[in-house]
Amino acid sequence: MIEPMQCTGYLMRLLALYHIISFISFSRAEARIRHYKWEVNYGFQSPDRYKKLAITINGRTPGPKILAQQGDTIVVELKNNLFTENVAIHWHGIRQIGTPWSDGAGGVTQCPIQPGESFIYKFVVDRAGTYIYHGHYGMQREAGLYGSIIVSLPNGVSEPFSYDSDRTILLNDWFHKGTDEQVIGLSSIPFVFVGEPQSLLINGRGKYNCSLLNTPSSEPGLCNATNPECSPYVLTVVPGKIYRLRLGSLTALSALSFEIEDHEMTVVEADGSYVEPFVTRNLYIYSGETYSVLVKAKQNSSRNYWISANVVSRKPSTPTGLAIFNYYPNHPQKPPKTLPPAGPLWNDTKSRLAQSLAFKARQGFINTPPLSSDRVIVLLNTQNKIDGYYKWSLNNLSFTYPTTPYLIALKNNLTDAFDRRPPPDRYDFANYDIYSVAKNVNATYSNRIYRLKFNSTVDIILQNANTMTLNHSETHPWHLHGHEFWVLGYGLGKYNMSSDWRKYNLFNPIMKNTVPLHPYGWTALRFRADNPGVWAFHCHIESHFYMGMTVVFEEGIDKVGKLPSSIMGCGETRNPYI
Ligand SMILES: O=C1O[C@H]([C@@H](O)CO)C(O)=C1O
Repeated sequence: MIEPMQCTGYLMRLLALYHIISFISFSRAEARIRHYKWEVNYGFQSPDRYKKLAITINGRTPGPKILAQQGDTIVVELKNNLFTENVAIHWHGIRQIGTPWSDGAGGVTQCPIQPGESFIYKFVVDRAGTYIYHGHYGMQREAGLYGSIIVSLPNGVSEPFSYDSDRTILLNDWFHKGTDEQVIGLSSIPFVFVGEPQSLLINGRGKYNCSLLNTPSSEPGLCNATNPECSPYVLTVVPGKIYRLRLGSLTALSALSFEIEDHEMTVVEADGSYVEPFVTRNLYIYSGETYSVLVKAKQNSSRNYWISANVVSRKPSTPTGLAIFNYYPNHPQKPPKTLPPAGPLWNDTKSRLAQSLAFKARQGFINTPPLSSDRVIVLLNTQNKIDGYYKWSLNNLSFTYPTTPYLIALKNNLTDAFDRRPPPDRYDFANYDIYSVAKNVNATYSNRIYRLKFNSTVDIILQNANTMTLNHSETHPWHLHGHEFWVLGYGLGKYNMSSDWRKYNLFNPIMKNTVPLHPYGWTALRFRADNPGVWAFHCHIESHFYMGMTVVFEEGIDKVGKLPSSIMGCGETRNPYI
């Protein structure tokens, strides 16, 4: 005999079960496969009026935007049409859970794609947010191989803030020298640095002053000041509406300050996670970072405003990057009569540090970090010479690639593929002066990697130091593949192992995949080594990455599924029996 109360209980449970089942099947039905066919080509482009050989996807730079919904599977069928160069594309911010071979880190997770060949990247976008993709072989990002990935929430789930419309804004710095020339300069004696960029691009558009070309060009149209392709990017807004601007920086070198003249921005998202909203006039954005900011258009405006990007942290010699914040119904191309925002002082490290420290996870969305870690790896970032060549090193090791990608070498236990000795977890704290020009005479090339205990909690302390130039330390944006990490703290000076952990924010730290290391400063991160695979962790400045500023982590290699044969074909993987 069923009592009425009991009956209601059964009914309630049945109803709950029904909801769960329908939710699961509903979500399943929602997940879609998004199929893209991309051709990577070299093409002459004039994004800032100056004609340069750029790398394009389907004829464009930036490449196509990937628009997806959380849980979707992205399939990118990529054909490498570069006649003489390999390619690999990294999906920056996508963790590749269960698909470490799709991470696109050439030499780490796959053999790069050879000219004329095709490769299929297939992965799930498991978290809503703003992400980017870019070339991850040589220095191809610098040549224009990049784009955005926008992942929306599942149906029925809403953001914890409201807006009327969203727009994506990709920021980049642009160099007129070709990639090959840059790469060769960096690998030469005497060393030739890439120098400062000629212009800054906003959504692939910039404005180089053609009269600066000091030799009259023999090539007609090399720099065409009236090229209509080079009109600035225009963001048209309707008075009173709220816009979510999804920002991403793909710069090869520059840290930027982003501003909209005479408007405040409310920062709400960083690298795919919600942050406690804060209002600012300028947002510092480092290469590899993404943000969402909300901007409320004024109630009415009879004029347009500037959108601007300025170089910070290096002495700028690049003009402000400009776009137009166009108030409907003003003419979209009408430039404001006002001077563009000059941006903060380029060397105001304190204000950059203060903004880094201002970020907190959004209430209601706090993912609390483990209160302690199982391992602390301290990485001292130094510039030094090895055999006369300029390099960047971590604890005196400057990264070089093995010919066989780590993922394949480890999965197949190819013991000779790279140096199996573990790299050091520490540098010589007692004897290293981070403020002096140290010679680091023991610095060597290395392809050694950090092997992490699966599911352990790992702390990384990034320690900055003086470069080889007196009184000079640079900003390095560090990017971790395959994870997001908690940003526990930042500080200036030498990290003190016995006391600085007390400064950590263990209550509401933000989670990110890219974070700045400020000049002469330290940055502390924590992550869980819970994603089976092999993951690069590196400075996102393309020339620094090229010059060895990388480490590699392995975790749970025994849990990685069967590797697709398409990632093989180089080094020891030419063996068809693997
Ligand atoms: O790696 C770099 O080299 C130069 C300079 O330090 C030496 O020319 C520079 O500014 C870098 O960021």
